Amino acid sequence: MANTEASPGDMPDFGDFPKDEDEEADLEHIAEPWHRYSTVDNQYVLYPIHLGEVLNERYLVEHKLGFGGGSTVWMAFDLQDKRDVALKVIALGQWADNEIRIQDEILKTVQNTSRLVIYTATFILPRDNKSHHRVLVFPMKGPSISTLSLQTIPAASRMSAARQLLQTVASLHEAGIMHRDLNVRNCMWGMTPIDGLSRSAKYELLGRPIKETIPFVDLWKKGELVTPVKVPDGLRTDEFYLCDFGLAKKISDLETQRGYPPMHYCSPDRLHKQEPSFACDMWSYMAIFSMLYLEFPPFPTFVEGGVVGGMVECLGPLPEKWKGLYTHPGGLDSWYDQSQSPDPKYIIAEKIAYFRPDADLAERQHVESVMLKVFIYEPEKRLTAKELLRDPSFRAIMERYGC
Ligand SMILES: Nc1ncnc2c1ncn2[C@@H]1O[C@H](COP(=O)(O)OP(=O)(O)OP(=O)(O)O)[C@@H](O)[C@H]1O
Repeated sequence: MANTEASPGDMPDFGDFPKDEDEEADLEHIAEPWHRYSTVDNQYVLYPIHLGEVLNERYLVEHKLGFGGGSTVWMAFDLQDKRDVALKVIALGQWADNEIRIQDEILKTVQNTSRLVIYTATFILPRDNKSHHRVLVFPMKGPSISTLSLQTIPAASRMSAARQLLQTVASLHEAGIMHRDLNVRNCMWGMTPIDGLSRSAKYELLGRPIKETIPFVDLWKKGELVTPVKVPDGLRTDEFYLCDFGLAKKISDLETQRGYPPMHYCSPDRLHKQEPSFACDMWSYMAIFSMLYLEFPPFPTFVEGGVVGGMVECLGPLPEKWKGLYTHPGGLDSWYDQSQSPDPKYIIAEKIAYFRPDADLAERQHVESVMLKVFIYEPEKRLTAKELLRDPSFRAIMERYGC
């Protein structure tokens, strides 16, 4: 069926306004904060977009996919190629430069890019002044780990995702590229294409967008806050992809983009001013593996000192030589006290037993074994992606889940 609603002359249906204050509050809670569109005290201003807008005379904006620290991401219908795409509209600042450069490098050097979400086109959107926003066009993918309740996804699909992601990380590392921002928001399942459907049919499947004019900002063009799509499990495919190369770097690059993954996924060495390394990705990978296997992050944030406190509680004291190097506020001297030992209640084996009582002892031991070969403070001692793929316990887990 053709996307008839994309043709001129049809009734425009581009979502709904909130029906009451609760719905409006929900929308403002889910969407990017309105002040990111303001030019006041804000270097990284976002570009206002509204549903129904055609960008670059080609992309009809139909829904919202998400947002990140440096962009908003929109679902648009490519009127030329008649397919849905994801448009990443990048904030002002230098965000886009590294992302484009490294993706071009990936296309040249990475052997298997089939599970990487790489841009297919790019264009710019001028602002009211002389500046402009860069837009990257991507193939549209499905839900990221954070946007879908993991319980609804069969364990075999989750373990298949873990294996695919490790292969993807291994192929990036083989080409000398570190991702540096591996986290659940950047990992996504595939989605059955729905670009043949009418817009209202798409809205029926993905949820109707709720929108409002961006509040409190003196806008220079029309722009809306919009709730994102909710991809139903029936549309999810088992392919698992990695996106967002904004912080990625080649080992030989002299410059390193500033920035961290969210704390749950950030390796402790990175939080102690150590050199960027492939091993940082491995720590983050294992935190994602933990989400996929346990459905929970490995280290809680509610203990004193946040997630690093959670690591110490579980794995024991950090290396003494890191004392004084913690990059965030709230560090504790006790983290480096070598006389401390892990709290037996919170060691990895206990977490696995608690979160996965359904798994038998042999499986739990395999999972503990792989986690303890990567959750090692010294980056040089962590297994590499290639080693983990060959690791007998990792292979045994994958075999159990048929992947
Ligand atoms: N190709 C895509 N298909 C579907 N959804 C996407 C796609 N690309 C991005 N998204 C959604 O948009 C969100 C933000 O994208 P992305 O992480 O690339 O932005 P960012 O500004 O670089 O974020 P961060 O602050 O994590 O670096 C993702 O978490 C995901 O939900």
